[in-house]
Amino acid sequence: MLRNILLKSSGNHLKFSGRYLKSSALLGSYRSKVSYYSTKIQTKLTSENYPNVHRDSRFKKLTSDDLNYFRSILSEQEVLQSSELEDLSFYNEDWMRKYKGQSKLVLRPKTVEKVSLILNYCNDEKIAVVPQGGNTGLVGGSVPIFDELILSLANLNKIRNFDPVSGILKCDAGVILENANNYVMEQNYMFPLDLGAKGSCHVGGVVATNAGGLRLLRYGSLHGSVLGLEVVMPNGQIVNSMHSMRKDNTGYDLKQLFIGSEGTIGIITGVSILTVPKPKAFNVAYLAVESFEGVQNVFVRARQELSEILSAFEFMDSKSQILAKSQLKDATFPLEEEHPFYILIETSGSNKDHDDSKLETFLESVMEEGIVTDGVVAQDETELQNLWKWREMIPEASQAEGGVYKYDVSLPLKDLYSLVEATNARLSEAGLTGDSPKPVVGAIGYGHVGDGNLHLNVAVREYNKDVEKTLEPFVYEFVSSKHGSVSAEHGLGFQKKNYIGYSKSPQEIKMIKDLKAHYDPNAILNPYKYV
Ligand SMILES: O=C(O)CC[C@@H](O)C(=O)O
Ligand SMILES: [Zn+2]
Repeated sequence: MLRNILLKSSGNHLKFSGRYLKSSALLGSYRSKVSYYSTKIQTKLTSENYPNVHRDSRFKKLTSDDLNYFRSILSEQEVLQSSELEDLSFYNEDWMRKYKGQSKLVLRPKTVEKVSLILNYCNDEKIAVVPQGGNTGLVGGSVPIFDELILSLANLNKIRNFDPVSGILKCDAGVILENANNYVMEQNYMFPLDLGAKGSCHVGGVVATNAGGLRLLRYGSLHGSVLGLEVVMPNGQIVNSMHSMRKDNTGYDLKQLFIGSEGTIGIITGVSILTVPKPKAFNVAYLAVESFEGVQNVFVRARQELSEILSAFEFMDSKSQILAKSQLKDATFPLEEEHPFYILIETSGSNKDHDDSKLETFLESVMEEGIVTDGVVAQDETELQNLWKWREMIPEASQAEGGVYKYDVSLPLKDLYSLVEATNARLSEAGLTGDSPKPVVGAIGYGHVGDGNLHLNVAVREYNKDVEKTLEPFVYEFVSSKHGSVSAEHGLGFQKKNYIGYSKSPQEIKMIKDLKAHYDPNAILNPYKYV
């Protein structure tokens, strides 16, 4: 087995300190379910936190007539209404507990026709609507800002069809990503997207936000794998575009308008997606490197030497792993010592011996050359999952002290980590970092090196305006100066609504606004967000 070969080598000239991991150590995680009440603070109302944003008086306040209408077309289970905000906090607050709306009404229709009736009515009555999937978004895009009606897709949760020859899955938007994946896995296929929130997020939600996830490096973005969509437009019109063709060169590719649109011009109710053959063999290696330059070197080598079997290449800095450790309390750290940077490499393919041998040759060479200084390779499925948890636990761990400011950016690889260093320097110059009562715990960096995507997380003890002003627009200016993107995969939502100009030209922004005005003339869909 791969590990034994490597351990044998360590007796000669390769240092390889990894040991078996305790599988029982890692319980309940972000991956399997959103741990909703995990942070220590009470979320403030967004309207109080951001007093410059005002409720749009064109939108109607709900009346008893409106409620009667919704109750006339929906069953009791499809309507959640309360005058007590706390009753609906699951829908009003985001996962980071940074944004909190004041909606008194959540509708959870069970059919597409009901979605259509709701939107048609809201459009006529000028009632603002926030579409909501699993509410795992990280930019405040899936929660109301004021009293918008929340339209949850949670009850639209059926698999519609799966073709085992082409691997094309058609399902409702509200199917939980993990359920969709389990379903196709049983038929020897795999969902082309995987991400930490898979146990809670919805297929429609990941498409609406064009989520990237952990395997984009291998399978590309949803702009490529989604083949068709069913969308309900703001006026209630149902657009059936659930195609299942890989090639369709007949004019505008309309579905692309909705992929990543964040629910601003239509609500996705159905998704047709090309799944990929389920790999027969997976390997995960967790490696230590001493510099970010080393991370880049290993990446170049991994692409060349692991080529077609490389399915993920993630990096984590040392602080991110210290934070993860604080959550994975009983877990044994994969390596014996701490290092400045860590890399998680996943390979997947159809022949275990072939993949093992490729990975082994690769690891031997990068270790012999001293680019990688330590590492461990998972020996079974449990170890593999456990190694992944050191990466997947970071988002949850980074907010455990009270809150987190998240920046999800694309940068040229050579500049990727310099943003984390610059941010730490800036926060400390501003006197904001240190032990309590200083608000900032620290800025950490991790992410999808293979996609040029950095996750800069600034862990804080409380959401704090001084910290926010120190970070914004500083982070966006930095990214723009390197010609990067201010949102690599999380979207713009509410958080980045004022910063789109750092990544899109005035002409592009105008075209976005024109499209919005054309398809949603009353602007009822997901208002106060980026358009
Ligand atoms: O929480 C974050 O900043 C990143 C979340 C997600 O995109 C990930 O890659 O784990
Ligand atoms: Zn990510």
